[in-house]
Amino acid sequence: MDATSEGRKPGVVSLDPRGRTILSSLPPLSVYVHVPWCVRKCPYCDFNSHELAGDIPEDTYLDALAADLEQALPQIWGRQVISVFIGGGTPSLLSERAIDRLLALLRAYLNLLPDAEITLEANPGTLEAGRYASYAASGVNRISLGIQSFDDVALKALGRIHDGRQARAAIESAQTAVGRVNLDLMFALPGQTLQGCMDDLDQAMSFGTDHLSVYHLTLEPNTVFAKYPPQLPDDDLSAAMQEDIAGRLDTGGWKRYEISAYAQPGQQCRHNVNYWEFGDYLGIGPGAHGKLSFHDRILRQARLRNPRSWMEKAMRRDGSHIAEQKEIPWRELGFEFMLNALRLKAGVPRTYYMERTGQPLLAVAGAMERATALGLLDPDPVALRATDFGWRFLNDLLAEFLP
Ligand SMILES: C[S@@+](CC[C@H](N)C(=O)[O-])C[C@H]1O[C@@H](n2cnc3c(N)ncnc32)[C@H](O)[C@@H]1O
Ligand SMILES: C[S@@+](CC[C@H](N)C(=O)[O-])C[C@H]1O[C@@H](n2cnc3c(N)ncnc32)[C@H](O)[C@@H]1O
Ligand code: SF4
Repeated sequence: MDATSEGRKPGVVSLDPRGRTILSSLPPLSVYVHVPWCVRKCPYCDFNSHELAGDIPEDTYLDALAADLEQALPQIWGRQVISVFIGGGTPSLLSERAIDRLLALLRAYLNLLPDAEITLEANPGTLEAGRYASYAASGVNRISLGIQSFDDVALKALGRIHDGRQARAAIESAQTAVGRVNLDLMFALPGQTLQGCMDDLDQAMSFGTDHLSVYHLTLEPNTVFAKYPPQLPDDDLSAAMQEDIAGRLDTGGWKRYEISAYAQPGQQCRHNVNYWEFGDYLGIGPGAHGKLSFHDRILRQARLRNPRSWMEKAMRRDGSHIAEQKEIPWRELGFEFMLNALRLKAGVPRTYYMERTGQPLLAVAGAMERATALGLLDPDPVALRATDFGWRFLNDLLAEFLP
């Protein structure tokens, strides 16, 4: 059975002898690979990224990824993989040879769909044009570029290593070499005006890429920006930016399908959509997290965050590179499902709830009734979807589903 048909198969839920429900089919599976190094740590970033001291130990790293993947295989035996996302950190710091070895490894071990989406994240200023063609030859068919802004002053304030000219050059070479390109932008930047924000967006749109991710810059705990906050646009200005961004992108043909994601028709990121549809994903590499379903339970996993410790432990092949693995408690499944699914503008088919949590929708009937009465949840009998109002006040909507 292929993963796509697995995902669509109507879920029959039955009670097991211990009185718990079981999943009759497993959802589509994606694979995430983490590359934890960056040239310089950005002051706003709380992802698992570490400034490089010297060269990347590529061969050791690839050996450790292979060991991590090999140990995870029994958990995904026989399943097809619909997408791979190589994220970071800065994966484009890896040489062409290392990416080629990584993709060969993934193909050798995994049952990859022939048209699997394979995304690689790249930072402008970390590679010359030639590398994109080589990544594409190795099998990468989508590039996600961390542009953030085209404005040199804003880029400096964000501590980025690239300037606007390098951002434009990177987009052009990525587009020449690889079919699908996403640009990551951020708004509500230090000192940014509404005009500056829209100028950035216009430049981003002018390349005609099929996907744009536009994130509201947030002050994350334990970052330099949290400790020394820069002067940021106030809430009213940020809200005006968000509204104008969505409006202008819609006019240009990029439909907003998730809080921060905009795509041309049919160009949604399959990998991220699978996360939001409560699909499964295996995460390998330091700090990578995963969600894996079995017929009688759903697990969350997290790998050790420190790259050296993760490498060392993965090579021991005794499971000690896994920092945490736990079953999602039955009473939290409803909230976890909604936390993901309601981010999607179109929501998800109501049948997914039973198929992917193993619980009848009746288990959250009370919360759904309250949310519908408040005008936050759409009463659509086919889709589970927030109303426009509920989408704007997503936290209020989700609060109804808290265990
Ligand atoms: C983890 S980064 C990896 C991509 C790549 N290293 C880069 O920075 O260009 C993925 C994206 O998350 C977004 N991001 C990171 N920190 C953020 C923050 N504090 N607020 C909003 N977006 C953030 C940025 O747009 C970034 O491109
Ligand atoms: C913020 S998103 C940006 C995606 C991009 N906008 C796109 O459409 O392709 C990607 C980042 O999320 C993080 N990430 C995604 N999946 C992950 C996982 N399973 N484990 C750990 N980090 C993950 C990584 O830091 C990665 O750089
Ligand atoms: S380059 Fe990307 S991953 Fe690295 S520190 Fe900056 S935002 Fe974080």
